[in-house]
Amino acid sequence: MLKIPSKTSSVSIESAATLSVENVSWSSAKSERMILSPISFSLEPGRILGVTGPNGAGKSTLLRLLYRYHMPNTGSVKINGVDIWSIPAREAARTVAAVLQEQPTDFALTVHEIVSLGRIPHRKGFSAAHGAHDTNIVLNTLDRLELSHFANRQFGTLSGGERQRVMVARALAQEPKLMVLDEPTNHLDIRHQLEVLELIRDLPLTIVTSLHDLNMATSVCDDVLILKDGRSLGFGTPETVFSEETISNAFRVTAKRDRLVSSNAKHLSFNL
Ligand SMILES: Nc1ncnc2c1ncn2[C@@H]1O[C@H](COP(=O)(O)OP(=O)(O)OP(=O)(O)O)[C@@H](O)[C@H]1O
Repeated sequence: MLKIPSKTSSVSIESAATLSVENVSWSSAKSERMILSPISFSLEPGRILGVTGPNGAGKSTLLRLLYRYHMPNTGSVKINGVDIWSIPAREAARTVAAVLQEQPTDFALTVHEIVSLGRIPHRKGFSAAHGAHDTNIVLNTLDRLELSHFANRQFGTLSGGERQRVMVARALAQEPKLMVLDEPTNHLDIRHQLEVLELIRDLPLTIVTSLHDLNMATSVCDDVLILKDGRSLGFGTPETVFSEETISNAFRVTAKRDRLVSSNAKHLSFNL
């Protein structure tokens, strides 16, 4: 069983936001098929939502609607009560940051340069220059994520886990109120998975992350959402949503919820 320390009560959630997803649906202009059927849920500031479901269920599509990549066909995504499509793109980029599976292809950029990209939405006009305030935020973010010693390393020379940390740092330097992560533990070994999840757990932000590992989602997330065929099968705490019946139905497996002998923690196992 993965042991992720619980969120410390000292974490400040002043910078976190309320997320309200109201009746949001999406289909591609080129296809008749509804990829995400109308869905509604809300998250209190500082909560972590894990979005789960089988391949093709609509997880990435939902995340794309949250970070304003797709415009919903119906409904709205509101952050602190403000529709993200009612504000300019630059303002939206100061509100929501995304950590995606695709990483920068410019491997020659240094870690410092990549994290500095997070400050772009905060620049005035077309100025390319960083002010002292931006520089401080970048340096503090590098320090906070224990990346200072990598500041001048080229991104392409880092390991997968280190790169993932840099991408989280870039998103943090953006000073968002909501952070969206698409499968942040993909391709990472167990140690780096734990490191990234612990990092997410400690961020003083409202977070939405897609995760394939349901036991990990139970350890890290305050709330979970299960999607199947673009529809919600349940939203709420892992305890209430991750029933054997719901998991078995969502993933077409036989799911069993046991308790681990060592820690007495609940643990899901699966059979075909
Ligand atoms: N722009 C698009 N045009 C047409 N179909 C799309 C588009 N984006 C997604 N889809 C389809 O919508 C469905 C949901 O895709 P999505 O990427 O959201 O699933 P997912 O749950 O993230 O899957 P996975 O776990 O495999 O990453 C898939 O069938 C996909 O092929």
